[in-house]
Amino acid sequence: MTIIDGKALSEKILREIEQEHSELEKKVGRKAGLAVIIVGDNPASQIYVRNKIKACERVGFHSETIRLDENITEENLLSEIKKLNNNNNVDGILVQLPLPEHIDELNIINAISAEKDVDGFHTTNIGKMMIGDKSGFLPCTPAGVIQMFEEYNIDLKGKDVLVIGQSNIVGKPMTLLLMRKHATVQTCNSKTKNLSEKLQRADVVIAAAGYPKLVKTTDVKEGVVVIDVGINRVDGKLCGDVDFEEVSKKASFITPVPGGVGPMTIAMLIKNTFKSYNQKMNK
Ligand SMILES: Nc1nc(=O)c2c([nH]1)NC[C@@H]1CN(c3ccc(C(=O)N[C@@H](CCC(=O)O)C(=O)O)cc3)C=[N+]21
Repeated sequence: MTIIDGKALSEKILREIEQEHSELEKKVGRKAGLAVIIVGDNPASQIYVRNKIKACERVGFHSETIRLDENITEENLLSEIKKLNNNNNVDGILVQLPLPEHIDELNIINAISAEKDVDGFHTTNIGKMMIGDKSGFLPCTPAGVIQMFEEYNIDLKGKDVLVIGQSNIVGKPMTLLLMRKHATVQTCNSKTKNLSEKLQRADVVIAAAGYPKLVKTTDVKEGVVVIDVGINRVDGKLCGDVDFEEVSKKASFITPVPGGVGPMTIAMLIKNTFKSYNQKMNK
């Protein structure tokens, strides 16, 4: 059994980008820049945003955090985005989700210039992903999972993959990226029947349901590859959607929480920001 070390792999990716960036920066005369907008004071969001800014510092990028009040109007939030769209020191813009109820998320995401949408959530980038146009940005979490498969030489061709969850930011794009790898993908949601049977047949399981210990030993077959995208806080402790203790006994590969998919998500954000910076330089 191999524990997929997302932390180490993300470090490796960040080191490479740091190198390339420091060379480019000398030529270009400015750093790559990421702007993060955070609305309200959701404690989990605060942690994730802090980790993203830390990663920027780690690779020598410029970063700015724009903290806005929970009660901000959609109009005022849109005008903040417009400013960043026009700011030449900003290559990537990220609006931390979820947003408060009174704000239309899709409207906000699509107000970000597609060329700066390093989350890969903009309609244009989703379309590019769908047809395989490489000029777009891939959503960070699914892209990070694919990177893990590649690094550990896990071949997906012809494999039965079960994706649990169909969110716009994980489950749906994950399914598409797996299709590109010629996997046979089944995507489940809360209405799915006989989940346990489906799990027993899967060669690869990607758990992104947001439900602690949803995947148990009794559900999986010997040698299964398990990717845990869940991040749940139970009694103040961080845990995934997989019962790691037990499932790791049967798995051939498994990701831990923390230290698995989370750090990879951040590495892909940095990678996308660097891609945007490069694309702007080449224009
Ligand atoms: N516009 C937007 N883009 C996002 O990419 C986005 C978002 N909104 N909203 C929320 C989710 C969640 N997400 C995580 C990022 C890093 C860790 C991470 O660093 N996890 C660490 C542990 C962090 C901890 O201590 O909680 C780990 O798994 O090792 C987790 C989750 C990005 N998201």
